[in-house]
Amino acid sequence: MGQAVDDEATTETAAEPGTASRRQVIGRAIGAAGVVAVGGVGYGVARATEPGGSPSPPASSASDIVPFYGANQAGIATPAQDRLAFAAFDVTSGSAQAFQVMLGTWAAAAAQMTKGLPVGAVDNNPQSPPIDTGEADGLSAAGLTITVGFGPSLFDHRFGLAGKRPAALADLPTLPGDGSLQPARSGGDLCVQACADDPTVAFHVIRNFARLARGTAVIRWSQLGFGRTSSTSDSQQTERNLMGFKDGTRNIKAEAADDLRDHVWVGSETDQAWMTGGSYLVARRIRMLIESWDTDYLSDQENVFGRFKTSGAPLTGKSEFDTPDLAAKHTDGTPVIPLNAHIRLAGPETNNNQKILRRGYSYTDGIDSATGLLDAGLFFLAYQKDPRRQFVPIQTRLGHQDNLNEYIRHTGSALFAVPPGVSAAGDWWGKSLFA
Ligand SMILES: C=CC1=C(C)c2cc3[nH]c(cc4nc(cc5[nH]c(cc1n2)c(C)c5CCC(=O)O)C(CCC(=O)O)=C4C)c(C)c3C=C
Ligand SMILES: [Fe+2]
Repeated sequence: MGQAVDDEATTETAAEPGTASRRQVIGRAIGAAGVVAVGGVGYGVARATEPGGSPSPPASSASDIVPFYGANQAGIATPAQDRLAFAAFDVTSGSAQAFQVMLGTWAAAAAQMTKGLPVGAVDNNPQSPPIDTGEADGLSAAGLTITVGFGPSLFDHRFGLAGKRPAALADLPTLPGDGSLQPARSGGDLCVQACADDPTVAFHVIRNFARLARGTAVIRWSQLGFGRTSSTSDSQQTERNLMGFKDGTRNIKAEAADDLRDHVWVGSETDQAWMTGGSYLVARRIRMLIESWDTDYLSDQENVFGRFKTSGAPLTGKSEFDTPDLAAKHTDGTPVIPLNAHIRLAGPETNNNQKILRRGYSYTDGIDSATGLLDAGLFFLAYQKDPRRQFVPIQTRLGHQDNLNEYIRHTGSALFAVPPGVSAAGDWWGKSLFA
């Protein structure tokens, strides 16, 4: 990360004579929070040259930077990066204004970090803590995207948002296979998904957001991920999950504009206009019973998914991208792709043509101290237009019938409404919710 630049604020809320506008109140509070307002109205940050040295040179080139501002949030249709740092937050302050200050501060910080810049000075005052924690100083932006969502619990009485809750943000029902869900790894008022090609750059976001949120919100649970298990662009080769299978072959890809329109981005059909251009994120922490999987015969592993392990081809094909033939039968009349195979049950042919955009990562959190077995698996992330028509029916089918169930346990679950993108400096996620 190199020297910080200033972000210019662009909007101003009209105020009664003699009173501070909401914008001014929020701007001042952001200054007090430690992110220095520049020019009276900005959310930008300035960095003094360190006494005995000079700031680290900018490390980012244009190809490392994914634009933060835009109609949709980055980190959804953006080609999946290699690393994930994810956190769910609970808002602890009862003040709607404090909550907006936090979101405004986060947005200003996000604009900096996604350019490979610190959120504030690392080294300008020996008598106070540095504003940026510093671990990403000198690193490039590494393709960083920061994606923020709102959980169902945010739309209660606290901030007057009950009437703004979209119908699609209904709490997920109890689904088959939910018996191992842990409340401490589930839910949350907010989520932050930070993806980058450098683990330090991704973690830096969660750490600094938690710091900037102090007094307003706290982390409820978090998850680190590695080895993206879903390619989300035709330009990417398909990676493998921890079961050794290529994962993401038939995913929605960034180049498929029709699929994004039909299955991912919320359109004019929404009951809440503030969600137009947004999406819904389902997060599931799915532990794999790896030791048990590793004793399973190859042919059985392939029948679990309905694909060959090495090539990733469907059992009815030769190459990875061959279309599965669900009608194909062996000479004895049994289906080549078993009736309970994962791809048969999860695919659009079985689910009323519904698709989801998967953006999951492998995780490992050491061992389960009760058993000594690895606690590792898939942190499943999926974006969609309406979970009631996409994730819920698909997971209901999988939870009842999937051959994979013998080898997995869902241990965490959360749902978030991911609003459209932040338009420019001075905007933040869901700002119109409070208009
Ligand atoms: C509710 C949705 C899904 C959950 C939960 C889920 C868990 C899960 N999946 C794998 C591995 C693979 N999944 C594959 C395909 C696939 N999975 C889902 C949905 C869920 N998966 C869909 C919609 C699809 C696409 C189906 C199709 O159209 O054919 C594959 C095959 C390769 C691919 O197309 O991506 C693998 C492998 C694991 C390990 C897992 C839980 C741990
Ligand atoms: Fe799957």
